[in-house]
Amino acid sequence: MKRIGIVTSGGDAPGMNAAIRAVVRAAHTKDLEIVGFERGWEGLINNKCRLLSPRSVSGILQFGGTILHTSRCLEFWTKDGLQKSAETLAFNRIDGLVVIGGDGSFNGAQALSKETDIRIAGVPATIDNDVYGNDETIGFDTAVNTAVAEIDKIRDTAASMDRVFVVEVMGRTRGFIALAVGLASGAETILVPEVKFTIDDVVGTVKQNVQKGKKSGIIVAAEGIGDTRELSRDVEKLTGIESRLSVLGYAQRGGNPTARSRYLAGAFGDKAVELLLEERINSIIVLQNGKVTTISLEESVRNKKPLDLSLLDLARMLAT
Ligand SMILES: Nc1ncnc2c1ncn2[C@@H]1O[C@H](COP(=O)(O)OP(=O)(O)O)[C@@H](O)[C@H]1O
Ligand SMILES: O=P(O)(O)OC[C@H]1O[C@](O)(COP(=O)(O)O)[C@@H](O)[C@@H]1O
Ligand SMILES: [Mg+2]
Repeated sequence: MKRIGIVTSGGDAPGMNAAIRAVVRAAHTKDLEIVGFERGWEGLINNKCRLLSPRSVSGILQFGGTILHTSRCLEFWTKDGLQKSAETLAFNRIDGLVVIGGDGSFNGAQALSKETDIRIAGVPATIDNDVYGNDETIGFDTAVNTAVAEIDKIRDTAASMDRVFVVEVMGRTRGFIALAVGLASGAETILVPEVKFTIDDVVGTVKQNVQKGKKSGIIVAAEGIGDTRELSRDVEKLTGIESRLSVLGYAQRGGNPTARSRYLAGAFGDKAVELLLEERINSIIVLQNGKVTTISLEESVRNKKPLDLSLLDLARMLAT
């Protein structure tokens, strides 16, 4: 192993830069050369890359986004796109590839592994926290903290004006962000795509809370549950209490990574380099019960990460 490639792919996540820095510096320590591909899989398809050195990753640890840029790349779904990428890797004499991204990027990496023999190490980085076999992705903690800070502010106006707020958070089709944000912000209701609910359930909780003396409330809704504007309208119509929708949106994807996201980036990045040097199978780096370890790439993409539903019960009990 002499030369490794590195790519950030899919939606950016705070801490991707910290992960790039960690991989580059860990690889340099082990006398490896590092080639950074630009704009996700596009950089592999079009051979857009540059050499990275310990100094070229100075001053990026604390910033969100990714200095390598990223993309969602349609061409990578095609055989032609995958073959071009394999050729680019061979052309640049790459022996191992570190893929920093989410579930989609790892599905892409698995598809790429059919076209090349080079070893692949995945580093989970997505705000959605939806990578199977891994307790926490780089960027998740930052996104959750950003959303919680916003909800703390929304509480001020909700309480002052005796209103209910539906707060929509990201997470694509999954509820990991909504669950963590809802729990940490004391939301009265948390709605996730993994658990079916009816408008009557939501309205019932709001009405019960009013009877208990709670004149305002927060409903944290994952974007994957459907139309949150309609939900907010229905809540107002059926409870008689004013309801507003606040969509937190892309701010959740940006900003300075928290210490937690930076820590994970450092530990995962170092382990990825170690993995490329020592293991024969394509794997992703994961956090399991506080320990940094690995699982096979194939196993991770074949399975769906479960949501811990007991935390919904905990949040409900605490918000009584
Ligand atoms: N099954 C697949 N085959 C080939 N490429 C894929 C596959 N799934 C995802 N990809 C590639 O990985 C990219 C990143 O995945 P995406 O879901 O957008 O983000 P993330 O990695 O953050 O989950 C996609 O834009 C696409 O180029
Ligand atoms: O950036 P886009 O294409 O608007 O996609 C938005 C999606 O990206 C995310 O912010 C992050 O998802 P990924 O990590 O899978 O890219 C999701 O929460 C959201 O649904
Ligand atoms: Mg994803």
